Amino acid sequence: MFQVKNLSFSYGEKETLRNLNFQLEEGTMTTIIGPNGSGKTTLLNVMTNNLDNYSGDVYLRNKSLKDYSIKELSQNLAIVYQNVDIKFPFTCMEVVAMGRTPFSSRMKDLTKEDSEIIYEVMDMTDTTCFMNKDITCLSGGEKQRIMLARALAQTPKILVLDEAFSNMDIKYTIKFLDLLKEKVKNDGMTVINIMHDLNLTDIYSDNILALSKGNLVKSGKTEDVMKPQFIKSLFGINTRKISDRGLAILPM
Ligand SMILES: Nc1ncnc2c1ncn2[C@@H]1O[C@H](COP(=O)(O)OP(=O)(O)OP(=O)(O)O)[C@@H](O)[C@H]1O
Repeated sequence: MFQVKNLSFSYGEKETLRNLNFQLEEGTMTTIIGPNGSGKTTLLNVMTNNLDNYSGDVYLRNKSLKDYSIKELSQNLAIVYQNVDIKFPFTCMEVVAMGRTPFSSRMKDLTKEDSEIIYEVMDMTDTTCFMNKDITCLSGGEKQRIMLARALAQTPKILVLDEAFSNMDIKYTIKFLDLLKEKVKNDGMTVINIMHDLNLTDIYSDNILALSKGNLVKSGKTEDVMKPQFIKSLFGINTRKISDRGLAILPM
């Protein structure tokens, strides 16, 4: 689905991504891990066409990302960021309805199908209760639920999450990781996720991309990457496998 070849990117003088090569298969959940400042968000910004002055090639379904129009890309791919930057007092339903924009023509009302999708994703994300509320009045975790609902309203084939659960409580984090896992398995959705929680990463990811100082230091199946020795080399922390399901992070 995604093919990244010899990708390098610099902010001015500073090289932030260095000769990255990898590919991602359709219908998988991949988590990008790495210390602060290692280049995770920069990589997602390249893969979503938010940064285009890179060297190397990024292909989505064998077509260069640079050849996608904004509309075509947003019909395929939805993004949820950590920070919700909406200052205008839209109602939550209006925000979720924005997810249907790539499929409508300008000035056209929502179709019956659009409305059905909006109600469905608001139900899925437990946000129906906020429908008529001003989004600027919601808490951080509640806003993130609305943004996830908006992304799901886009019915994306690819969902990109940049610490999208960072303000959510553990109940919602697990609820949504389970929901995404189901969508990957049943609908063939491709999920690309940045998450700092290594326990959840270990449990929910099919594949891992591990970045350090702009280099892709390891990539592959979760069980091959998430080994205590490698985690020690990446973060300098001790971990222990406690069972088939998950790593335990132990303070030194
Ligand atoms: N707009 C920018 N201009 C200049 N440098 C930037 C810019 N954005 C990020 N950087 C730098 O690029 C490097 C990688 O940043 P990036 O946000 O990709 O890291 P990250 O792995 O996502 O970090 P974190 O885990 O802290 O979110 C950092 O050193 C950062 O200071």
